[in-house]
Amino acid sequence: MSNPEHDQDIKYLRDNLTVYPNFPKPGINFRDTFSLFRNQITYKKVIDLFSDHISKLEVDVIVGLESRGFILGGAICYNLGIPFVPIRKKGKLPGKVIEYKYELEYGQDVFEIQECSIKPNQKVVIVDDLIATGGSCMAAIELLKKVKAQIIECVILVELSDLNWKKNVSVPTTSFIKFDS
Ligand SMILES: O=P(O)(O)OC[C@H]1O[C@H](OP(=O)(O)OP(=O)(O)O)[C@H](O)[C@@H]1O
Ligand SMILES: Nc1ncnc2[nH]cnc12
Repeated sequence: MSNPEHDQDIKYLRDNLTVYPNFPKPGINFRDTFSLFRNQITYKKVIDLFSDHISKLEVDVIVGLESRGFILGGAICYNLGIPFVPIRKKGKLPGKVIEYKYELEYGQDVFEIQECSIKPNQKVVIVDDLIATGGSCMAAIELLKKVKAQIIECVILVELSDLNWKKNVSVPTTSFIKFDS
């Protein structure tokens, strides 16, 4: 059900998100979510939107994707009193890790998760700032399947609706702000 207060906040956030044409490559319109995080009013609106949505789900752990998923995940976990687990770019996490290579709008990368960070059957929500091709979320989903997590949902601030991410993402996904690329 649509919440009129949320609808107003979402419009405000959409109107205040800065776009940088031709970054990091010609032809890419880079939607810079840091422009919302560096302002205390918009950052609070973002964290409240996520926290309100996730508080209605049954969730044990929030998994944030490097790097902007960390800025969201930490604050949401603090609000809801649940643990945070990172998925990081290759070579940053110590101990036993599992890796998955993926493609995104402007290149490719490798994600890793620590094997010990999730217990079998834990209910997890993935959070990130933006979904474009869905490559990052798909990689996170594959890693979480390998550690036997129960993936409840991906919750994303901005979706680029025309990039066909739905074909890559096999779990329910909620996004708040919609743009075309
Ligand atoms: O849906 P996709 O095509 O996978 O693209 C989305 C991902 O791209 C950006 O991160 P990026 O990999 O640039 O990393 P950063 O947050 O570390 O800068 C964004 O923050 C998402 O994580
Ligand atoms: N257009 C875009 N803006 C910001 N982050 C992105 N990640 C992938 N595509 C992006």
